[in-house]
Amino acid sequence: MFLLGVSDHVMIAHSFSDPFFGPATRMHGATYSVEIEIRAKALGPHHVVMDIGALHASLRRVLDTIDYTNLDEHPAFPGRTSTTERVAEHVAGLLAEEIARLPADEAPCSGATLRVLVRESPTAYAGFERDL
Ligand SMILES: Nc1nc2c(c(=O)[nH]1)N=C([C@H](O)[C@H](O)COP(=O)(O)OP(=O)(O)OP(=O)(O)O)CN2
Repeated sequence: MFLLGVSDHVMIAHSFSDPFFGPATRMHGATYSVEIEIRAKALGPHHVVMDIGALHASLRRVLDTIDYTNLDEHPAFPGRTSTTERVAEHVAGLLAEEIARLPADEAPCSGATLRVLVRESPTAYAGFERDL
């Protein structure tokens, strides 16, 4: 299995409606480090999973949609539900759409998978995996 990964970060504000989260029901900010990885069983015609720069640019385009925003107001997280897990799921969905738009010779091979890890602190992360 071949692996290709890039990372970036994003700054957001949010709060949770669920009392489960205690003090985090109050508005707070977070800087998420976002790491993505594509796993592919075969390389493309250029002997890569896909171009690193193209993957980095795709991730940046996705993160731009939430960077410096209040996730409480984002339709992807109704009812103030922007847990790190949900953020990872959301980023993975948008990235899959970005990658699906690539020309065939620039896209990962058929059957490739995507993993998104969102680190909310140096000691904690959540993630989401899906097929591409
Ligand atoms: N599985 C998840 N658990 C928690 C998330 C999350 O997104 N996914 N988020 C938070 C808070 O937003 C924040 O990141 C941490 O808040 P805090 O109150 O400090 O929670 P901790 O569990 O880390 O600390 P305790 O003091 O032990 O409650 C919380 N959990």
